[in-house]
Amino acid sequence: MFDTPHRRYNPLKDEWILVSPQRLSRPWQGDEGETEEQPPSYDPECYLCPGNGRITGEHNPDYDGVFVFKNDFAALMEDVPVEQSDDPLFRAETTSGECHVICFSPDHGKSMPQLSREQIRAVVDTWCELSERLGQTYASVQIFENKGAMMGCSNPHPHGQVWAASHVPDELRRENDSMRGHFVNFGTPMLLDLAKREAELGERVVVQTDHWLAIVPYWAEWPFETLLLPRFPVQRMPDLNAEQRDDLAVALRALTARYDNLFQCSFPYSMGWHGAPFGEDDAAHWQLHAHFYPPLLRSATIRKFMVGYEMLAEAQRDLTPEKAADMLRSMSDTRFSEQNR
Ligand SMILES: O=C1CCN([C@@H]2O[C@H](COP(=O)(O)O)[C@@H](O)[C@H]2O)C(=O)N1
Repeated sequence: MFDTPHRRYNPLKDEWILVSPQRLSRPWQGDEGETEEQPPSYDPECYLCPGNGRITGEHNPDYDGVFVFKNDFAALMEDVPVEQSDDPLFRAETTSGECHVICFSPDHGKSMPQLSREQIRAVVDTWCELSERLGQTYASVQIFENKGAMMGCSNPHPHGQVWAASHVPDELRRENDSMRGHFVNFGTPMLLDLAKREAELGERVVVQTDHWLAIVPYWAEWPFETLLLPRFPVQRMPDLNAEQRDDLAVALRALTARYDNLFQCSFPYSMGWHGAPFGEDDAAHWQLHAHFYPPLLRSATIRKFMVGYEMLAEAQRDLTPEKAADMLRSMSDTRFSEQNR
């Protein structure tokens, strides 16, 4: 079949999956075992550190802020022939896109809660700039971060990624449809209503700032899953103004610090932003938001697995979202390693 990035359709679950057959050769620097608590601020073997060579032989500049480079093993490619198969059982279509890696700072050992608010603001600005630029060409711009070896992170140097694609991926499509349905029924954006109600209730709030609210959602699946919501109407990342971006840096630092303080470890997660697809004008039903999906359950080493009943029936949890929010809320919003400094 296709040997370039393409999508395959699963008629049983009404879901698509992206297949990137050419990605099998990417290097693996993820640490399988326990990572030491504080990695060094520079690692001569790291493919992401300033001045170091990457696997392709290309050298990183001696950067001192956020550094973005095009993924050498991209899961999506720009010039892909338009092809599709309409076989009712073996549907497929090609898709094009771009993948970039975002190194948060030159420091190999400092994750988000250890960065200054100014450094986190620089990451937020990079997210906004990349969204704006890639959104002029692609329908979806997925900003995300895989943190920790437990989340398959192949390199411990704190970094995120952005994968822009000509299609609207399944998760975005589902949320788009749900939010549009809510807007048709109630005339308001679902997640703006949610932010108002949750701020009034308080029981699932983890972090609250002037413009942002982090909650453990009522319907959370992962034990300490959180949803980061704007408390104002906004559809896409580039729409954020300077004050909202500064406040977002405050909220991100507080949320990730509480996560690390929970089990006194660098708390693994996959996080990412969802914004209105680009090229669509009617986005009034949309609210930009971020999902944090952390796997840990009871300690720095005990994780939840979505297996068995979760795979065959539906997600199941023992710890209630309200209890999880209460545990996170009772943590300091300054990381344990930054206290008493
Ligand atoms: O020299 C390199 C090393 C890693 N990478 C890329 O960096 C990315 C690291 O992100 P993850 O740790 O989330 O896998 C990964 O997608 C990998 O393809 C390069 O592009 N060049």
